[in-house]
Amino acid sequence: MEKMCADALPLTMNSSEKQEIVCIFGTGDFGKSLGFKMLQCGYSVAFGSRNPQMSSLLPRGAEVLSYSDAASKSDIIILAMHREHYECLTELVDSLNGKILVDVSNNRKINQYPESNAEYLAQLVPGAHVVKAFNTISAWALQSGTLDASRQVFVCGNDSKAKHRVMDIARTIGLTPLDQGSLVAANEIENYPLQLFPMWRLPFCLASVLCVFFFVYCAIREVIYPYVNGKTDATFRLAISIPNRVFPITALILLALVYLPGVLAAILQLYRGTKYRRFPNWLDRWMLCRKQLGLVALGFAFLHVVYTLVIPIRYYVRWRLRNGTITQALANKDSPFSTSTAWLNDSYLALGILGFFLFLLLGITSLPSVSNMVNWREFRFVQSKLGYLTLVLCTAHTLVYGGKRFLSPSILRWSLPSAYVLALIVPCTVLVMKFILIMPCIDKTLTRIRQGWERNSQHSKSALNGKSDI
Ligand SMILES: Cc1cc2nc3c(=O)[nH]c(=O)nc-3n(C[C@H](O)[C@H](O)[C@H](O)COP(=O)(O)OP(=O)(O)OC[C@H]3O[C@@H](n4cnc5c(N)ncnc54)[C@H](O)[C@@H]3O)c2cc1C
Ligand SMILES: NC(=O)C1=CN([C@@H]2O[C@H](COP(=O)(O)OP(=O)(O)OC[C@H]3O[C@@H](n4cnc5c(N)ncnc54)[C@H](OP(=O)(O)O)[C@@H]3O)[C@@H](O)[C@H]2O)C=CC1
Ligand code: HEM
Ligand SMILES: [Fe+3]
Repeated sequence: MEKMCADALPLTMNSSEKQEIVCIFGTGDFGKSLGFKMLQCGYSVAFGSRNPQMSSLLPRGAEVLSYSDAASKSDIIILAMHREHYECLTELVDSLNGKILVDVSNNRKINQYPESNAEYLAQLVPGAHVVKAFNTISAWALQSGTLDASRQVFVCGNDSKAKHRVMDIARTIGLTPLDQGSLVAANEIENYPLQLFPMWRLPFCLASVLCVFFFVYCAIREVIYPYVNGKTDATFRLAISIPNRVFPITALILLALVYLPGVLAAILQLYRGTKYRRFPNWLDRWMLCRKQLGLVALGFAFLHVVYTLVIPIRYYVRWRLRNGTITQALANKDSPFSTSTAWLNDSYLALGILGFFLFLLLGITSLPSVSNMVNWREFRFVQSKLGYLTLVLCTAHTLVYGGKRFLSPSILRWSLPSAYVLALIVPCTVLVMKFILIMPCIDKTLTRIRQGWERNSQHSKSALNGKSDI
């Protein structure tokens, strides 16, 4: 803050221009930081404080007055105080009449109060033009200039002139204002900084549940079962073997879950015979987090590839290889080359590599710098068509890996099948449903529905007529 006093000299001040005065109520962290930035950018700042004499460490060049004196200095007042203290403004209602009041406040919890802070302020001071802004910018970012991640300022208000003046201030101090409409939007703007990665929550929860389930499942089959049956200590499997099952299985199921909502949506549209009815909320939410779901899946697939790369240097693998060779040498017997096994092995690896390549391509096209370069059709082509191809390749990789052992009774342990058999349920279901949906007769109806055709158009027409009669 000491440094702030010394540095707060206007950068853009032009001596021939009259400086615009802006009033800031409250000399707390946010008020000081905003005042500092505004002084730097050529504004005059008048602080309003309960104790003007007591206020310290304020940016040099700023005036500190009582609330009512400061209010008379400017027709734009930024309230850098908490909502709980807005009540003291009721004493100033007359002097605030016709002024622009900027509400920057945040709450501690989402929907903490029945109405947004900005709407509450508008009720307290009905004669003022209330504008919501700056709540997404932190005092620290304003002071330190590290505004890269949070340059956007959502602005809303009922008076468009007032809103535009606040947006001009935001622009002048190097921020990017985004008009969000009337004061009704304040509630959403206030909730925004309180959210913690909302779109990522469901994908991370799903991934955690899948990881834990399959880890326990594999540990039962591969660590506990050999211990109970033959007192064999296979706990070393917990480090690489089991994670290298859990991670690809999680990746495959999450990838299938990216494409499942699209299939469900299509079935729902076919069943309803119209696209004009809203999807249920859970399906909407699921559709909206598909990108995050896909990126989490990509992360797990990447882990699988890294874990696979270390297989040849594992002690256990080298030991088994050496032992096999010695056993064969001692018995003076070699195992014949099996072309079918070679084919199966090479095929599942090739399918995995190609699947991973397309998976990466999906990830790359979802980067904003890349997606901005392709048009809507190209993006849909990559995300939808190549996305399905990725799912087909990854599912085939797992199916061929299972190969001949697939569902054979010898692989069951305590009647539990291998984990990859369970992993294939969701992807195979999605692929079969998609296959049915792209059959010409069904696809034709679906396409017509998506172009606006309605099966019960007679009904909807009469319903509409009924409505207009009323
Ligand atoms: C690594 C990775 C990265 C990803 N990145 C992104 C990303 O950046 N952005 C992104 O959006 N997704 C991303 N995804 C998710 C996924 O690839 C896309 O959402 C993809 O478009 C889904 O394809 P779809 O064919 O299932 O769905 P869509 O083609 O979106 O169709 C889904 C459903 O919506 C309905 N619908 C479609 N068109 C219409 C229409 N014209 N009128 C009415 N209803 C219609 C239909 O019911 C349809 O079945 C990513 C996935 C992965 C794996
Ligand atoms: N800090 C941040 O990073 C951000 C804060 N905000 C919002 O900015 C507003 C201010 O936050 P911040 O500066 O951190 O808070 P502080 O607690 O640091 O400052 C609040 C100021 O409000 C004034 N005030 C007026 N009436 C009262 C009262 N009855 N009791 C106590 N203080 C009173 C005081 O100024 P004085 O003593 O001069 O009267 C006080 O300094 C809040 O609404 C907050 O949600 C928004 C985005 C980021
Ligand atoms: C470069 C790409 C890839 C290579 C080289 C590769 C290689 C392998 C190998 C060697 C195995 C056997 C592991 C073992 O024996 O324990 C395996 C299994 C598996 N892979 Fe891949 N893979 C690749 C990409 C992928 C991708 C993109 C997915 C799907 C998202 C995937 C899903 C699976 C699954 C589900 C299994 C079965 C896990 C089990 O139960 O053991 N793989 N892969
Ligand atoms: Fe107060």
